Amino acid sequence: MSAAPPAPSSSAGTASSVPADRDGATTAAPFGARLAAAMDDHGPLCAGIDPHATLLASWGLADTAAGVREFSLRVVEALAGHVAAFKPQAAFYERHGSAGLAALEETLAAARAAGTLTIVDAKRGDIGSTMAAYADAFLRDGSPLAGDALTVSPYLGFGSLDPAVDLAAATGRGLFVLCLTSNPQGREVQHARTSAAPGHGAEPAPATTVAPTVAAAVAAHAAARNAGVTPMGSVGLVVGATIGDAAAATGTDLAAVNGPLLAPGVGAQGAGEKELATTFGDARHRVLASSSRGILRAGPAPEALRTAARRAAETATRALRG
Ligand SMILES: O=c1ccn([C@@H]2O[C@H](COP(=O)(O)O)[C@@H](O)[C@H]2O)c(=O)[nH]1
Repeated sequence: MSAAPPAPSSSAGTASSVPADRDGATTAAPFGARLAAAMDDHGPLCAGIDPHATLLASWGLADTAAGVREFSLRVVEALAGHVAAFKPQAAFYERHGSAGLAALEETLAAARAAGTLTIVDAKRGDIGSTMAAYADAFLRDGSPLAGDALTVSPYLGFGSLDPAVDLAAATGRGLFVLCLTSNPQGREVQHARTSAAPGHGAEPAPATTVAPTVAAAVAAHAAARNAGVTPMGSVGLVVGATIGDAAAATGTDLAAVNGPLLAPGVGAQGAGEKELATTFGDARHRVLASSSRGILRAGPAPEALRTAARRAAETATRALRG
């Protein structure tokens, strides 16, 4: 396994990490501020690192941990400094066992060394005591699997994520909580109504009140965590670029979240400029569009990867920053 890095990446932007404190723990500027700076510097695009077996083959690499490692390091080398963040998808590393996890660690270390933020897309979620262990793995200073942010699942109850929310805040890292995912199957859960009263209380709704949807409740919890933070908080949401009018349909107030919105679905899943421009309304300035296969299929030539990323970033900028 690669050597454990001490602290989150500093983006090439203005908000950056600061030196170790007296206890040897390293403190960093909050993730929300670091991501805002990176988006200002490089545009609102995240490049996904998804070493699919088919992509490995088309890049002339073996479907092994060594192939995954080589693929990932080439992506980091080609695109570091050209995108706001990388999002390695943990599943493609986990399928190769411990050697695959070592490749993920090396990928995170390489991105950190290059000064580009990382979002580990592992979608973790469990009861609080186990969530604390996931938080320790992905959000603790010195953990080799720690990036700058982690995707998490709120479907065991938002409060079950507290250990991750707390450790992320303490270490200057961020979270992206699943809210309205890019796949059509997500609706059956995310558009359903909760048993809680509107807002983020846990009390049962009075019989006369329409309870919020699951998506709206998740967004309200995130908004409560981000309240008053500038330029934005560090508890973000995953909101697919493919969801159409689902935010309005579910009563999900994305503009009130005051945190970053990670928007997968750009490129291979069909979302483009029009979808990005129409889906996020007043929240669009906080959207980080994410594309994996749409960029990676252009490889392996570094210049071709950069061209694909630049085009995707220009599209996202026109849609979200216009
Ligand atoms: O709602 C979601 C949440 C996560 N993802 C992940 O993003 C990438 C998308 O890859 P593409 O190749 O750009 O389609 C992948 O890692 C998913 O697991 C998502 O698509 N939707």
